[in-house]
Amino acid sequence: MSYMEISNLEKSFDKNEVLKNISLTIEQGEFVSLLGPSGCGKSTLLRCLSGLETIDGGTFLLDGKDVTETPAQTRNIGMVFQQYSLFPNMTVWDNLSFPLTIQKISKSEQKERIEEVLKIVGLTDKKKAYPGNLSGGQQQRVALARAIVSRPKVLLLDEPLSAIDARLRKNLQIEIRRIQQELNITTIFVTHDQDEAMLMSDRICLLNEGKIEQVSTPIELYTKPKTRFAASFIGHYNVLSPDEFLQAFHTAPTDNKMTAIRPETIQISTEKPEENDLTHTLHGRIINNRSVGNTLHYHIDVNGITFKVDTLFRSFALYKNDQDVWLSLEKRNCLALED
Ligand SMILES: Nc1ncnc2c1ncn2[C@@H]1O[C@H](COP(=O)(O)OP(=O)(O)OP(=O)(O)O)[C@@H](O)[C@H]1O
Repeated sequence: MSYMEISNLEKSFDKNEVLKNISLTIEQGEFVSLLGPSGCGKSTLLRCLSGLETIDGGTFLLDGKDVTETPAQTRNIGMVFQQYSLFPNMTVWDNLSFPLTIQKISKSEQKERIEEVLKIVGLTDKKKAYPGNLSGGQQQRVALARAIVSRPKVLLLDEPLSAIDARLRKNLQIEIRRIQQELNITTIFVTHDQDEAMLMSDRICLLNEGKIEQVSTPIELYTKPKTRFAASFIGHYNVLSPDEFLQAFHTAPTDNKMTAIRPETIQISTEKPEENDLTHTLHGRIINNRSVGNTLHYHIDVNGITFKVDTLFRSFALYKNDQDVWLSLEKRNCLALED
């Protein structure tokens, strides 16, 4: 049995079915991200797990115990939100002691635990500060400390970094992951930023319109997307219907399924490449190109189908608009999708 077992979870707001038959298992100490576009149900799923939201169907087992009906206060789950939601009129120390006092933890144990978590989040010298005198990143670290000081079974983080500027955000991503691993605390992290999910997670649960599309390690999700949505959302794959594949390649795709091709697995050349059984060779014309950082993104027309092709930007644009080019790609990089 897994540490967290979520089975057939359903949630609607009036007629709006927000979560549809969600089943997911998570092991102790795992860091799982809920990733997906705005409105797909990430926060609602997190709130249902925390007990802040009721559910319409399904069960949730935590550490072998059915907590589906357990009220939020007694689920022993820590939560951090996008807004730090610290008490502004209390010092950092008092913000941390507050949940422990409610749990009737002795003053001496409180002291020990608070000093320990302040050390973990690197804010020992800020214990007497008020939240208003701390930076956004520091306030979010206090919020994290407050969530872990009660030693919860699970930590739920709802876009905790979205209000934090880009540079600090990178540091906090690494910090949160370090703290999570140090404490070996089972964590579910909501984000709509795929790079953040890729960097931090053991596994990513990709959601779309209230349904799970795929649950995989970051590498697997990137290299082996299972559905059209996963291929388009992660890595900006070329996704071709069987008819489009036939039009571009003059041959039918594997099992007549949708095909996904990663833009950087296609090579461009001006000379026709040598053909062999393991590769596809296509003739095309450059539609446009644009450079972003160290990557050149091309759109290339092949028999009326537009391919996205990415190459490393080596100081100048190699291919001009309207230029005839050859494309080659290994057949094993044409991935058959489930739907
Ligand atoms: N309390 C509520 N009452 C009514 N509808 C709600 C409520 N909370 C969420 N919803 C609806 O549920 C759907 C999913 O919302 P949710 O906030 O879970 O999405 P999300 O994936 O977290 O989006 P975002 O990334 O924008 O935060 C949306 O259509 C939203 O309008």
